[in-house]
Amino acid sequence: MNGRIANIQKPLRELVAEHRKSFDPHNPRDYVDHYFCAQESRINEKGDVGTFTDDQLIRNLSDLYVAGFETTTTFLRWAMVYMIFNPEVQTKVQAEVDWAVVSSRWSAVADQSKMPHSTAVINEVTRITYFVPFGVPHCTTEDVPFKGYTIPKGTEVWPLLCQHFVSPAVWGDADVFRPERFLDEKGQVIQSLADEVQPFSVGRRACLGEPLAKMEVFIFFTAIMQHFTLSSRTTPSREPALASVLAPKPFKVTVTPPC
Ligand code: HEM
Repeated sequence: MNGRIANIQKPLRELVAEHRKSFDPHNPRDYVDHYFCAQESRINEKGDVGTFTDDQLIRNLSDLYVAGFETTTTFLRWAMVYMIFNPEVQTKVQAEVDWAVVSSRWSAVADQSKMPHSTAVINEVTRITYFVPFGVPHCTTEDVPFKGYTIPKGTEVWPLLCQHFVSPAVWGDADVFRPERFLDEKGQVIQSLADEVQPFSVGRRACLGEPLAKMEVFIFFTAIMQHFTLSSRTTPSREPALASVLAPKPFKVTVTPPC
């Protein structure tokens, strides 16, 4: 584990060193530069960096990288698996992308309002795979009354996000991959139902990267559909491999230009 963390941190340390060389406090370019600015303010006010150390910066960057990379790439791998299993859904997404996006450019977030079917597919892949099943554990800071019980102060609490995603009471045929469940009779997304899919959790500590993640999965998924048709000579497994997230087991995919 320590070796893997060191592997992630090595390029981040190089990136921070590069930033340090070209840092201009009047023109911060990104998160790293803003962190340097915070370090400088703290030194000016209190004479030291306090908790704004370079090591802390590397840890913050690793957190963003791990939390942001593993999750979004896992979504994309599941989306590929479900497109392989559901070629008719894939064809519909491709038709919608072709219609909504001028072929010479990549799809953009602004296109999403014209692409309800693709949005429904993204919602359904997220729902049925519930690849972040438990969220992140939290700890009660005081006794919490809950439905007639008391959760004592200091209890570790794991939110079971996936429970809602597969509840027949909410979805009916919850085990079935059916993106149309998110569309009304005019083919528009039923927002109240889409809002039931909250893979980012809720509350003050909900996922920091939610807006970015939503943009990423939409842009990458629709760009893949715009440029490729996915199939496989073998049958991918729908059973997840248990890791930090529920990821698909390795599978083979044949990638061809769309007809
Ligand atoms: C589809 C993609 C993603 C999913 C499903 C997801 C899901 C989650 C969940 C369930 C949590 C726990 C929330 C809680 O504790 O209540 C979380 C936390 C977090 N996520 Fe994401 N995430 C995704 C993408 C990202 C991205 C792209 C970033 C940043 C680049 C990111 C950064 C974080 C951070 C920093 C936290 C901790 C927030 C805190 O404790 O205050 N995530 N995410």
